Amino acid sequence: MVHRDVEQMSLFGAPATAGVSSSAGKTPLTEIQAPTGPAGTSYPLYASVVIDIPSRALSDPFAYGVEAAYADDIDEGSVVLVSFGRRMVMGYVVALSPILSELPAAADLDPSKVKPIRDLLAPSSCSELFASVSFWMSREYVAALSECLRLFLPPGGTPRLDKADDGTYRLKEPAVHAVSERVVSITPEGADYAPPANAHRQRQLIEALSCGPVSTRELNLLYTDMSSTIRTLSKKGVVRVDERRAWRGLGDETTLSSARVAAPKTLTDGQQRALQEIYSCLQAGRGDVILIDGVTGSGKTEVYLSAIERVLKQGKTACVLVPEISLTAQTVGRFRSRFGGLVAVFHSRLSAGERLDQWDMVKSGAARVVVGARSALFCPLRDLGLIVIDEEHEQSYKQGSSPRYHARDVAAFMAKLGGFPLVLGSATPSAEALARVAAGEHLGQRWTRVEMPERPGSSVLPRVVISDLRREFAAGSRSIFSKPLYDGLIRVAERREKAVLLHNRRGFAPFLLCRECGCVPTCKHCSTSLTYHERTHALECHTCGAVYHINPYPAPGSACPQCGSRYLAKMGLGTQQVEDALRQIMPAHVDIIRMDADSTKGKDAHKELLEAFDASECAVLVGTQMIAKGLDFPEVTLVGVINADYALKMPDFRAQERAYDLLEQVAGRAGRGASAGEVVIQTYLPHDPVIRAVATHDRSIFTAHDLAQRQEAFYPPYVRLTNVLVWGTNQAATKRYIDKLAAAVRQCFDSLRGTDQAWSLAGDPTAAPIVLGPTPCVLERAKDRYRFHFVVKSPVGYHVSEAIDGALSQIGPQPGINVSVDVDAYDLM
Ligand SMILES: Nc1ncnc2c1ncn2[C@@H]1O[C@H](COP(=O)(O)OP(=O)(O)OP(=O)(O)O)[C@@H](O)[C@H]1O
Ligand SMILES: [Zn+2]
Repeated sequence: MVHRDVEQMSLFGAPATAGVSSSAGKTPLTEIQAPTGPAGTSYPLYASVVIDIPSRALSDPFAYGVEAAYADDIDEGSVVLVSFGRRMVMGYVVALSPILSELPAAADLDPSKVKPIRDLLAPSSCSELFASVSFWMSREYVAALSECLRLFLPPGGTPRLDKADDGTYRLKEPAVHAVSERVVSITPEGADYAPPANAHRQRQLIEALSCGPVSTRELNLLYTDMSSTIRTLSKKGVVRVDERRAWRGLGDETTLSSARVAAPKTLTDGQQRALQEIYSCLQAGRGDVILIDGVTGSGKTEVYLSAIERVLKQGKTACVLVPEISLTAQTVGRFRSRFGGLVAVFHSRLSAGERLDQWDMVKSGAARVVVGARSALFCPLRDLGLIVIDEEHEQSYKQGSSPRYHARDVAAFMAKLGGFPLVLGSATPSAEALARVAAGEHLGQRWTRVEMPERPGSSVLPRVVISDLRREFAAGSRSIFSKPLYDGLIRVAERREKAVLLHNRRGFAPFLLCRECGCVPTCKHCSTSLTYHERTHALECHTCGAVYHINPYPAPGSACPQCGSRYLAKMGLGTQQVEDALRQIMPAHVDIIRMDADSTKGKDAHKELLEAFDASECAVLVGTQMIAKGLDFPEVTLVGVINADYALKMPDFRAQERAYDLLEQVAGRAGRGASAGEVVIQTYLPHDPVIRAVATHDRSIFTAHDLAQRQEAFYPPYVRLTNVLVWGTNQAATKRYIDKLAAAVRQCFDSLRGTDQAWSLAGDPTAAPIVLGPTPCVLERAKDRYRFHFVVKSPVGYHVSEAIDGALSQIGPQPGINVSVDVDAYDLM
């Protein structure tokens, strides 16, 4: 009972509990025909339908009949209209069968009592895996089934029902529409046409079309109004104009040189080994997970590209996930320069229209490679043959709202289901991935690792210098830049090279502090210390977004909100200040480019800043975490970290892992070309295992220390960790509710315990689940809501959903009180 893996589950992964079975005492899951309706109907086809009401209690599918009129058009994934209770509601078909009893949980239903589907609202537009994956996710992450299914729906918002005056229902028109464009091409007859000598415009047009059709929009843009020439030649029958669907979202062209790399002539040994492993999985049709553990700059992208080439040749498709932050023109450019128009892209900066078009490109089969952030997993790729997750360790693969899935785990499930490999790549793999490859398997799936310890060609990992800030301070230095960093920067300026300077602002944002009473202003609605934004002279709450205008000392109006003192001083250091300090020490020919949340607000700002850095002859790129990863600029010879310590000191069991990942990744931006690189890390903690590991490029110094700590304290990857958060406006009521809930969860675990021997080891979460808490959250109050949580630690592979779901339905919802369940939680604040 403790370990239940995927294989033991039915196709739908739904447990035979929680009302799914139609055994005595539980409601059979069908909509029973009203007594007045025609009785005894039987249908050529039956459908399992998930009702679109996001409540845990309504998670399981219901059986409906499909009348002959719809039988040909209905599909798994179709959106249908059904009656439910006294209402008409929308639902998603998740299974079809001519035999009612073969549908999930419909074994004991009486066919004559099944109600018909009332209308077919929209055809299926989902990937083949959508039903199985949704059922699995719903159970794995304690989320409503309809919420999981919605992930697979086309963009443009959740479909809504509209009731017309005549009483019929249809889906509300989405706000975004497809658009068409006009494309000009040379006709077969026009192939030999020679324009008259003086017809300059005609020659331009023929030349523009010589490589294939071009849209009128592009022609007009390139040659300022071609329309009359197009008309003339079209009348002569030399060119023709056709209307076709326009695919918005392809115009991500960039001048970045690194975005257009040709395939290398020879692959490194590591790259070849990685490809061998992937090819053998592809050939055998095994759903294995392959971790490419390759140092920064070892050429992981090239491995993905070659593997995808193979998959495309087999007539299959591929999905590549990259962290949102590195979905830059550079990454996208690399895939587009290899696979051209076969690539669709999904990221959060797309407009609604672009998103729709990219989706339809995939659905129509025009795109066969998808590059995107975590939600790209759910786009309608057919014949999926490979999933790649780059920078596997990144936290952005975990979704922060329900369903709180982790893309790595969903992808692993998909790979297993579809019998194709999942490739994970990282220079700093997560503790979870390392534990699984060490075990060789996870939940019955094979996990293997391929190491790529070297960079291609002559490039080597950079030399790392640890600059001890305690000594700098003792020697009287008060500058942001220690001696080694200062010297490095000056050298870069002299040699006309490039540098990257990381100013890690996580937990290090500027704030105001009252020098007299010591108070740090906090938000009125949250227990969050406010962050000071210099540009706007405002204190901002990063929890709720509230803004307070305030002037720090020595401005005339400055006053501490607590004691009224005017000595409200600015503390901490912003990226802006690092930029200013840099300008003071660098010669005028050095371009200084700052990249942070403020400077990248515009749609293309991020791309433009990187292009400027690329084009510059000698430059320093200074920025927050967003510059630390993925960037590939061979001219960068120096990387500096202003202060490494803030990352290390966060109150989180993953703080060390994240700090290591950040420092190793940013260090990896140096020396990727022919010239050697150097890294200077400024720190007050030179002996910390993380710092020592980065200094020597030896991960084991840090992992040995980190894993031992986690094992002792029962943290992932040794246990599963679920965070149950309850919040509400009334502190006492919220507290009462979470106490009841925690007690009920404990009770559910007790009753599941049965006679299993392993369970008697009380207090050891690697053997049986335990509940810790409830306690107030670190962030006690947010947006005027009081927050409490408890944590469930359970054995790896154990599903907490039965117990938690059971407890939730036992207690029932309470107005004004919200609950969220986060399985495999990352954020415990
Ligand atoms: N076999 C090869 N021969 C020569 N150059 C190569 C080869 N493979 C990759 N490269 C080049 O090496 C550089 C680094 O490759 P890439 O960006 O894929 O590394 P990476 O492993 O993804 O690094 P990171 O983890 O730091 O992002 C790129 O400029 C790439 O074009
Ligand atoms: Zn707030």
